[in-house]
Formats: sequence, structure tokens, C-alpha cells
Amino acid sequence: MQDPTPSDDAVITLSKVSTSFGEHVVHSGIDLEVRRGEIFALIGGSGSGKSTLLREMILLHRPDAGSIRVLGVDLQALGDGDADRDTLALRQRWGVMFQHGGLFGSLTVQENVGLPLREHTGLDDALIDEIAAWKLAMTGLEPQVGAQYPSELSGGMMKRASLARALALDPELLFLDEPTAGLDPESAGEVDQLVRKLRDLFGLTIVMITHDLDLLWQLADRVAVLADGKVQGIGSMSELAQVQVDNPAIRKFFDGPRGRAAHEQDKQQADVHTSGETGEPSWKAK
Ligand SMILES: Nc1ncnc2c1ncn2[C@@H]1O[C@H](COP(=O)(O)OP(=O)(O)OP(=O)(O)O)[C@@H](O)[C@H]1O
Repeated sequence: MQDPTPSDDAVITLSKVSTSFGEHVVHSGIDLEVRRGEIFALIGGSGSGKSTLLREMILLHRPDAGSIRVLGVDLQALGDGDADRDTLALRQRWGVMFQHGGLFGSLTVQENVGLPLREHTGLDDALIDEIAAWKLAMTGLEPQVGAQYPSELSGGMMKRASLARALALDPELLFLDEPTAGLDPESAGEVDQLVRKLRDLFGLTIVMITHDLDLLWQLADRVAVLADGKVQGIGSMSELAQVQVDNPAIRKFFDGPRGRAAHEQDKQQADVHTSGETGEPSWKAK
């Protein structure tokens, strides 16, 4: 299931990454690869080190050992801090949507979305506003939302605004931390479709952390399961569903009512496809 040789289209490569906090070992030799254009998910129980790994990929934390290459750049070779020119250049090639949005409460939505452009480009204010309005439209927000403050937004709108900001600099790579957490099923389904659309339209590579099994079955091309400091398995959800029988760490995600329900939905989808029916599969109607 796991591809042992690094492929030419690798956008992120982790090799023997180890991380500890004091005596607490979080990662002990993580190897994985994210390929261009795929939607790659990191899953694992609480405390398994998903967020730490994501933070390491975006230069917010340095591992104790091992190497991480992102977009062809060896992160260890970069200098510390934002003042380093290469670090700054690399940061501009990815966008991050944080779990709680990470929007500044004192700025309007449009100002939040325009912030990366103000920080990293010499564009004038009028052009920045225009680009920010376009990014908001891309994520399905009405133009008037730009004048609102984050506290006035619903959870789903907040996720969209945060996504618009992550897209501000036209990134090649997008990191999504729990993109559907805290959303009702309808809003979660809309975020799912939006992320898929963005990938298809712009060829983005997407790395996400999620506990949302529906999202995993519907959106993720490949999934890495973290447990006990290691990657326990990497593959499509269907592939993981096959191997979970022999691996208790992976089985956890398929056991329990939510896991079984999501798996059932996948099987129903397969049945719809093989029976030749057309239209939206039943599991889409959440
Ligand atoms: N800055 C830190 N200092 C000390 N310990 C930390 C720090 N950051 C993370 N940890 C510990 O590392 C472990 C992994 O944390 P991490 O947040 O990466 O897990 P996670 O898989 O994302 O969990 P969750 O699903 O609950 O968000 C946890 O035990 C956490 O307490």
C-alpha cells in the first residue's frame, strides 16, 4: 500500500522525522510523501501528533531529527524567522486555513483576506481590495460579507473567509486544519464541495487534518494514519478499510458507529455506480 520510492511529483517529503516534547516522544521516524494535485489527509487519535506534523510542514515547529522537503525546499536549510528571504518566499507559496479561522477580529473580512497581499506584495490598496473581493467570491461569499467583522459570521462563513485568506497569494499548496469541525452537516458538505472545486480548478495540492469520516471518504485521495509515533498506513480510504482488519491502530477509525456509517455510505456509492444509476448518490444528501 505504501510506496517505498519517492516519486517525481512529490510536493512534500518527510523522511525519518522525529519529534519529542521533553520525555514525550510524539513522532519517531515518520516517512511520508504528498504528491502534486492530491488531497492528502492526516488522521489519528487525539495527541497522535497530527497538528505538530502540520506545524512542522509550515515552519512553525522544527523536528528534532529527520528531513522535510516542501515544494523542493529542504526546510532545515532555511534560516530562522520571517526575515530570511528564502523562508519568506516559501511561505508565500502555501496557504493555511487554521481550525478556528485565525481571522483578526478587529479587521473586516475583506481586510483580513487582503492582509497577506499587504504584507507580501507592493500592490496598491485599490487592487488589494479588488483581489480580496475576488477571493471572497471564489469561496462563495456574497460581496457584502467583505464589510462584516469575523464575529458577525456563521461557522461556515468563517471557514470560507479563512479559506479566501489562505488563497490570497494564489498558493500551490493548501493546508487545512479540521476544515469542517464545528459545522452542521449541510455547511460541512458545502465546504467539502468547495475544497474539491478549488483543487479541480486550480490544481492545488491539499493537506488536511480531519476527524470527519464523511470528508475522508468523499474527498481524500490518500490518508495517512498516525499512531504511536509512526505512520501506521497510507492509502485511499478503501485501501485502509481493507487493511484495518490486521491493524488495531487503523481499525479504531473504522470501528464505532460513525466509522461504520461512513463505510456503509461508501459501499452504497459503489453500488449506485455499478448499478448504472446516474445523479447524486444518496450519501451526498446529508
Ligand atoms: N508545544 C508543546 N509543548 C509540549 N507538548 C506539546 C506541544 N505541542 C504538542 N504537544 C504534545 O504533543 C502531542 C501531540 O500533539 P498534537 O497537537 O500534535 O496532536 P494531535 O494529533 O493534533 O491531537 P488533536 O487531534 O487532539 O488535536 C500531545 O501530547 C501534545 O500535548
